[in-house]
Amino acid sequence: MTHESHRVQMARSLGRLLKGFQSLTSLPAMRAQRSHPSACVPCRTTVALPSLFSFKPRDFSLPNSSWSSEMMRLYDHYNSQCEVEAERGETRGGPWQRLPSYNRSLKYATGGVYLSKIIQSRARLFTRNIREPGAAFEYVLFVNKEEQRCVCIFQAGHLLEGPPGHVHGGAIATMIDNVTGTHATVLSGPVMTANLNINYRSPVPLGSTVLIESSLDTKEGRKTFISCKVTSTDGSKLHTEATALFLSINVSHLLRGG
Ligand SMILES: CCCCCCCC(=O)SCCNC(=O)CCNC(=O)[C@H](O)C(C)(C)COP(=O)(O)OP(=O)(O)OC[C@H]1O[C@@H](n2cnc3c(N)ncnc32)[C@H](O)[C@@H]1OP(=O)(O)O
Repeated sequence: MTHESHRVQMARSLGRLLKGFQSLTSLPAMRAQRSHPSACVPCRTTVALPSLFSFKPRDFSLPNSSWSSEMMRLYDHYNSQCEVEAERGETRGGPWQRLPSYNRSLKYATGGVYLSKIIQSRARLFTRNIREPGAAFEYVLFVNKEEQRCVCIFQAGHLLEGPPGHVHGGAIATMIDNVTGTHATVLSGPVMTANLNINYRSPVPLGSTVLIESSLDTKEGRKTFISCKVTSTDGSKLHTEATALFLSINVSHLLRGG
């Protein structure tokens, strides 16, 4: 096989994989797991795992024992407005969908030798690579497709300190990139961040729970423009504002190394 046909086949495998990621939000709902000891509201549903996963990896967006009562309250608030499984496999319900979250989606893909060229065995998603629950990034994303917006409930752990007692600006930027990037992927398929503008308005206390809300401004060809704000959970305090530009990419962009 020539180098060129190797490359084309690799691009096809990766294309299938990234399509699988985008379809996360359009697959039928299935019952969510709950692991929080204080959880008492009825189980709602989440989107199903894509078929490209060969087994069921841990879903980091589900509650764990480190989640504060405020984090749980908000989780229950949005989860109760998610699509729910009704009788006879039918679904009904709310406008929101919870997005599952894994620490290394590519590991679970079946892509053969071609994908192995970009899968690094020790690679982990930046925001999901600390084992201790609650130590760093605890978050869950919900998407509202009708309103083309996303909300993330984020609890910042002690390893994210920047100024004493407060969250590092880079950690906030990471979460903004993560939330707007996921939102852009839901809206437009495979994308990369081209531009991110951030205004830090007030510091985020370490250990606090905040809301990160992302909304679509406009789509123009390959460009998806998104706005984002980080606020206290009651909305009274604005912590951070951002705008982001994402460019749709052909998967061969990643194989070429940009
Ligand atoms: C599950 C977890 C989700 C997490 C999501 C996280 C997302 C990320 O962090 S991605 C990592 C960070 N981003 C990167 O590394 C990207 C690096 N940059 C690149 O690869 C490329 O520059 C890329 C793909 C953005 C654009 O390259 P390319 O596709 O060749 O576009 P290019 O032809 O230069 O430009 C296309 C258009 O976009 C515009 N454009 C490109 N870059 C910018 C920019 N930075 N600002 C404004 N406009 C831009 C161009 O002006 C052009 O506009 P027009 O068509 O109107 O003339």
